[in-house]
Amino acid sequence: MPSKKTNKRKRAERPTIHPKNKYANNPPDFSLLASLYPSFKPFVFYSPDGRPRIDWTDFNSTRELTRVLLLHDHGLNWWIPDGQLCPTVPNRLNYIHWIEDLLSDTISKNNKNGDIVRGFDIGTGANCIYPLLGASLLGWSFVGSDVTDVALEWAERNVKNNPHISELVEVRKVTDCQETLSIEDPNNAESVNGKNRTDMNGSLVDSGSFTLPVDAYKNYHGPPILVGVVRDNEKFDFCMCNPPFFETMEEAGLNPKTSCGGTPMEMVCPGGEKAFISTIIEDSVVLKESFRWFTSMVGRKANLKFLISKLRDVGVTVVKTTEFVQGQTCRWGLAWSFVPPSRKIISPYVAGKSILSFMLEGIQRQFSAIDVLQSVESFFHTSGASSKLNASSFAVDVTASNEQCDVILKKGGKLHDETANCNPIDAESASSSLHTPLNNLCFRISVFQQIPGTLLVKGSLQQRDSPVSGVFSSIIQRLEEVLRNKFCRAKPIVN
Ligand SMILES: C[S@@+](CC[C@H](N)C(=O)[O-])C[C@H]1O[C@@H](n2cnc3c(N)ncnc32)[C@H](O)[C@@H]1O
Repeated sequence: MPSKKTNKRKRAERPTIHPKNKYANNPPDFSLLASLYPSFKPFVFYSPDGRPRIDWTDFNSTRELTRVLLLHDHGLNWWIPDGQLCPTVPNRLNYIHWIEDLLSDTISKNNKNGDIVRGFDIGTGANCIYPLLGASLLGWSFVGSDVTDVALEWAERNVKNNPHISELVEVRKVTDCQETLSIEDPNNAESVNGKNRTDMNGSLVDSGSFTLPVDAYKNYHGPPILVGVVRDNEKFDFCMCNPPFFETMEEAGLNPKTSCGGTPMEMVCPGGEKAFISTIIEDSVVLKESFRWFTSMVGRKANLKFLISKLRDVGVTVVKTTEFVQGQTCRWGLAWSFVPPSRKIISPYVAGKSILSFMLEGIQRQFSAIDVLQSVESFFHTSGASSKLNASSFAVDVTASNEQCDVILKKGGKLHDETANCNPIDAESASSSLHTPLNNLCFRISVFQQIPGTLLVKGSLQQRDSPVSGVFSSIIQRLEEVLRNKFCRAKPIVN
């Protein structure tokens, strides 16, 4: 396993921004914005080295920056009242792009609007930031829910002030007595909704095939979140949520380095994010047919672990996590789905991609990242390819000829017979693409620890835009089968 020093270096090298994020290579230019927007100018000052800066501890300054960025870079008119949570545009974009990645794994949309992706933003806030960005950047449609009058009023205003996308966004009020979804219990035909997930004795609720223990709800006493808000027959491609992270305002504290506002209603809920997201998980069991992906931000790593184990308990088919580094703060993205994995396995391996990755989740305790790397090395070595393990960079460099690629793919094909599930590209058709003359295939396989028991395996093709990238994707797919078979517990996490 990497030493503490290596971990530290990795953290320092960790990308803080999604590669598709508009600001990844182009951070906001305060000087330019000040020259274009007179209202922003008073907030910009210059440090001794001549660099333009703003005072991040001043709410008016961060709000004005958000306003001009949304206007200048996204053509969005936007405002929030004093004290409401002020979003940082580059950070919020990271979540949108991560969802875009999740959706690219899926074959078809989950709604009747053809190509329009439909999302549900839980707790959209006065800022309504995710629907505004998702709609303007990617043409997604949204329902944004919230509970407070101020959030609902300002979210509406922010939508109406942007007529070019206003058709795409519905702001939905959550009330305690919503009766929008009823699910027939196959046993006693009583309906289950957000208000009566426990029976009259307060012990168990049956939601279709899954029985919920009552203590799943014991910490969350707030208004409904999904069940009771999502309507009958509604379908969404995803839901997203930046939850109230904290149990008390004291716990929320004040970050002395930034001032992004945030009222108690936005920041706090009984039981904090653990209870809030647990309730989303319970709701997702009831609404498993209504969403392809359920997602939420998570503020604490300890909670992330708890929530992942809860997801295992409720029988999801896929869990994915990512890290959002926001200045000094680290947040996590958690996504899960009940859609059978075979429906979503094809496109990660499409030809034409020079970087492909997959997650190995549920790795058995006795194995470490180095065991996985050694297996990667021997997987390619036994096919005759040159395969070199570099323990310090946690990577294996591989060079394979046409024939060796052929052997790798055929070998994988055999293994596939033993493993259950999901292989969209059969070995014959994949290897037939090798009959075009080509140079050696050179690529690197790197392994990163995500959280204990979960590794990210990344394959990077050295020749970008190579005509053999289809073969590369098939090879990565074979590798995934082999590693999953050897290192992962059989169920239930697949992707
Ligand atoms: C941390 S804020 C997020 C606001 C915005 N999405 C953002 O990212 O800046 C959490 C929001 O969730 C809302 N909220 C709390 N409980 C809710 C519930 N049961 N359903 C919908 N929204 C809720 C709060 O009013 C608040 O606006």
